[in-house]
Amino acid sequence: MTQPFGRVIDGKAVAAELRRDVARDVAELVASGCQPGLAVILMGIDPASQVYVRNKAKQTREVGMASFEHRLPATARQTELLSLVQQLNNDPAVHGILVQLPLPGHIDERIVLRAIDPAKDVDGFHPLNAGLLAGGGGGLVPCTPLGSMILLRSVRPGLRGAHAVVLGRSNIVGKPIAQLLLAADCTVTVAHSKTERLPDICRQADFLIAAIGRPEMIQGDWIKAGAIVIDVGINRVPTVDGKTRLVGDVAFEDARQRAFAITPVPGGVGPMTIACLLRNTLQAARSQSGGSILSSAGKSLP
Ligand SMILES: Nc1nc2c(c(=O)[nH]1)N[C@@H](CN(C=O)c1ccc(C(=O)N[C@@H](CCC(=O)O)C(=O)O)cc1)CN2
Repeated sequence: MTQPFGRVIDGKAVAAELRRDVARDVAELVASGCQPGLAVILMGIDPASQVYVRNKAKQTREVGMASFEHRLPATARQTELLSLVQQLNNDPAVHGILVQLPLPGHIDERIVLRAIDPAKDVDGFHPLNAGLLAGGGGGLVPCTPLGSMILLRSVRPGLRGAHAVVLGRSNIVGKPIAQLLLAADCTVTVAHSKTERLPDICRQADFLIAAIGRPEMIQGDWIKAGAIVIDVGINRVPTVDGKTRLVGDVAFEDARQRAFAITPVPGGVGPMTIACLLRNTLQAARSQSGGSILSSAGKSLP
């Protein structure tokens, strides 16, 4: 029997389904007297961040949650940002807090992320949540890694024993994805820009997770035949007509010839990020209102 190749994983469709599940569970929570609320802080006027924050607010309202948007000028002091975070930590209508990244250069990102109440840290970036994830789960999980795992499982529900190669070691994507794959009983290799013989290591991957932030760096012949490729990269590159287009970290068309399944950019992992943010906000609201954090839309680990 010949193996079918080149299935394109539809992140938009999976994200839409997750948002429907979240909306259903939000309606139940609202009926029991608690409306989940998500506060997003945007500092500065980065055009991409403005689009992401607008989309977050829109999708938050669409699933029936309360959306609170806070904007600070790029020149605001760190103390101003920290006192806003503190105010939101103490606000009972706010169950989730997100500070949009990147932050302006004069702000110490680590101090700001550590100031968020871990129970409201729907980005999952606080060291307490990172520690819980490293220990096997129980906290809030970063959205892009969570979304990547949901897409992987949409193609291959059982991951046990497979060799996963994660390309990238950032605290917000590479490391948490590696932890999630370990928790799913994969054998995990974390590679990065300094790794030697990178193509050879990628060729060993049953699952290749690309999160290195370099446009189309991963060539088709780096892909093992039949692998599943999850491309987390979102890179804007110039086109010949002076415009720009989005590409991933993987040379999509060539990789598709060899992969069993692959996520596109755009339309792959990206849409899952906001859907998972809503899922995390639901989970945070449930645990703050004293209920169980487990449900069909809010399982502990993907
Ligand atoms: N506090 C955070 N900041 C940032 C995060 C994050 O998870 N938390 N992630 C990114 C930006 N981001 C959400 O904030 C995000 C990125 C991409 C998408 C998305 O849907 N992308 C589309 C393409 C969109 C486009 O045309 O530009 C896709 O890939 O199909 C959603 C959210 C950095 N900051």
